[in-house]
Amino acid sequence: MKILNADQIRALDQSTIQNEPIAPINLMERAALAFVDWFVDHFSDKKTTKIFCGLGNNGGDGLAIARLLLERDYPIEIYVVRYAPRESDDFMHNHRRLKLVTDSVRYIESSDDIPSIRHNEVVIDAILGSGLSRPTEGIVKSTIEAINRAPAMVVAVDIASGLYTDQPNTSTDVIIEPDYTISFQLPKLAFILPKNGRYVGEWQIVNIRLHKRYIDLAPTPYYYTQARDARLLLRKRDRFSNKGSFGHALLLVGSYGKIGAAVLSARACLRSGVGLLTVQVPACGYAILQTAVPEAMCLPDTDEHYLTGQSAVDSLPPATFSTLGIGPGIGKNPGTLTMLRNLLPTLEKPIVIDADALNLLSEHRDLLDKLPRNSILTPHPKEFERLTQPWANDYQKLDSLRDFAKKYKVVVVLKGAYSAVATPDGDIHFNSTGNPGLSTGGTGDVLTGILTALLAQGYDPIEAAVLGVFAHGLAGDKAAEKRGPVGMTASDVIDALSWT
Ligand SMILES: NC(=O)C1=CN([C@@H]2O[C@H](COP(=O)(O)OP(=O)(O)OC[C@H]3O[C@@H](n4cnc5c(N)ncnc54)[C@H](O)[C@@H]3O)[C@@H](O)[C@H]2O)[C@@H](O)CC1
Ligand SMILES: Nc1ncnc2c1ncn2[C@@H]1O[C@H](COP(=O)(O)OP(=O)(O)O)[C@@H](O)[C@H]1O
Ligand SMILES: [K+]
Repeated sequence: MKILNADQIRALDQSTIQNEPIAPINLMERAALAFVDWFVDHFSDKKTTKIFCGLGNNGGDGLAIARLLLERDYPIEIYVVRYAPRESDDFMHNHRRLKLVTDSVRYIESSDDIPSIRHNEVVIDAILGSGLSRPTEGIVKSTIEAINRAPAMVVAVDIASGLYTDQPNTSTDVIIEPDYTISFQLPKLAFILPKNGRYVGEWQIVNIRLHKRYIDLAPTPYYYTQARDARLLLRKRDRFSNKGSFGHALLLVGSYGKIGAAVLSARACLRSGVGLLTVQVPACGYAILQTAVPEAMCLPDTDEHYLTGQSAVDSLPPATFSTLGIGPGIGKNPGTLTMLRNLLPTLEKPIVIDADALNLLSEHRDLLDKLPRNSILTPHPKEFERLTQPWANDYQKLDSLRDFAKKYKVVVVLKGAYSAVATPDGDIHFNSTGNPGLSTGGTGDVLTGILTALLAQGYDPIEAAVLGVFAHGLAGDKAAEKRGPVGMTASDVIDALSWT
C-alpha cells in the first residue's frame, strides 16, 4: 500500500471528485459515514460525545459525523472552534444540514467557551486535518490543551489536530494526543514515526473509495507492507524440488557467552525454508549447536571463544554457499574483524549483516565500500546511528536511511516498530506487523536467520527484506496472542513462524 504526502492527498480528493464523479459534499458524507461505522462499533455504549470542529473540511467531517451520530441516538454535544472569519464551502453546507436537525451548536471563541470534559465522555477531534499549515495558536491551541488535559477517550478524525502529515513538528507545538486516529483511505507518514506515537494512538484506515487510478499512478518513495503485499512475494515450493533447490546458507554467528544468538538465528533460518544450513561458531559452541539444532551442519572455528574464520572459511570457500548471514552474537574481537576484512572482498552475492558485524563496519568504515551489492543490513536505531550520525528528527532519520542505502547500494532494514526497509533506489517500505513483545533479546537474531534463508532460496534482496520483516513481525504477533507481549520470547517467535 502506498503512503502519499499532504499535497497528493489533496489532489487525490480532487481526482476522485472529477473522475468518479462525485460532489465534494457527498465525498465528505462518505468519509463521515466510514468514520461513524467505526465509531459505532467501538463505542456502542453511547456515552456523551463532545465533537470539536474546526472551520475547514476536517471540521466539515466533524459536523457530518455529529449529524450521523444524532441520527443513531448518540448524546452529542457540538462545538465549533471559531479561530478565523471564514469557513470552507463544505463546512457551511454541513452546518446548514446540521441546523435542520439540532439548534444546539455551540461556538468557542475564547477560553471561557471551552467546556469541561468528564472521564466518562468521548471526544471527537475534528478541529484540523491534513490542511494544517502552521503551528496551532490562540483559541485552537487552548482548546487542544483542554482536550489533552481531560480524562476522556479521544478519537481524532483523519489525523490529530496540530500534527503535520509529512513534515516534522517542533517540540513546542501543541497537538491533540488521541487514543485513536481514524484516517481516510491511506496511512499518513506521520503515523509511522516513533516520535509521533502519542499524537496518533491506535490508528486505523477506513476505505472511502478514493480514485484508485490516481493512487496507482502517484509517485512515492513510501510504502506500507500489509498481508496482501507480502503474500504476493511468497514463492510456492515446486512439487519436484529437492533440498538443493532452496540453497545452502552459512551463518557466521556466536561467541563465548552468546552461543544462544547462534542457536536462535540457525533455528529461524531452518524454519524459513532454507535447503541446507551450515553454522560456523567458535569451538566452545560446537556441542551446543549440534545438540540444539540437529538439522544444521556445524563448523567449529579454531578459536575457542571467537570467530576468526580460520577453519571454516578455509575449508569451505564462501562461494560454496548461496549466501551467508553474519553478526548475531559475534562480538568485536580483533580476530573477528580480520575474518570480516578477509571475507568481504571474496563475496559476489548479497549477504545479511547484523549486530556486531555492523558495529565493526561503523568502526572500520573502509569496509563499507567492500559490501557485496544489494546486501541486507539490519541495524536497530543505535547501530544505524553509529553507521551514520545522530538525527534531529524522524524525517531526517529517513533521509539519512535513504542516502545510506543509495550510497552503499545496500538494502537497510532499520528495525523497530514499523521497521523500515530502505532500498538502493531510494524507496522505503514500512512494515505493518510486530508488537512491543518483540522488544526482547534475541528477536533480532531470529530476523537474521529468516533473511539469510530467503536470500539462500534466491529471493531478490528487496523482496527478501520486505517479506522477511513482515513474516518476523507476524510471528511476533502470533507469539503475543499465545503468550502475551510480556511473556513471549525469541524462541516463541521462531515457533510461530508460518509461511502460508
Ligand atoms: N483528502 C481527502 O481525501 C478527504 C478529506 N477530507 C477531510 O478534509 C480534511 C482536510 O481539509 P482542509 O484541506 O480543509 O484542511 P483542514 O480542515 O485541516 O484545515 C482547515 C484550514 O485551516 C487553516 N489552518 C491550517 N493550519 C492552521 C492552524 N494551525 N490554525 C488555524 N488554522 C489553520 C488552513 O488554511 C486550512 O485550509 C482532511 O483532513 C479530512 O478530514 C474528507 O472530508 C473527505 C476526503
Ligand atoms: N515495539 C516494537 N514493535 C514492533 N517490532 C519491534 C518492536 N521492538 C522491537 N521490535 C523488533 O524486534 C527486533 C529486535 O531486534 P534487535 O534490536 O536487533 O534485538 P536483539 O539484538 O536483542 O535480537 C527487530 O526486528 C525489531 O523490529
Ligand atoms: K483532526
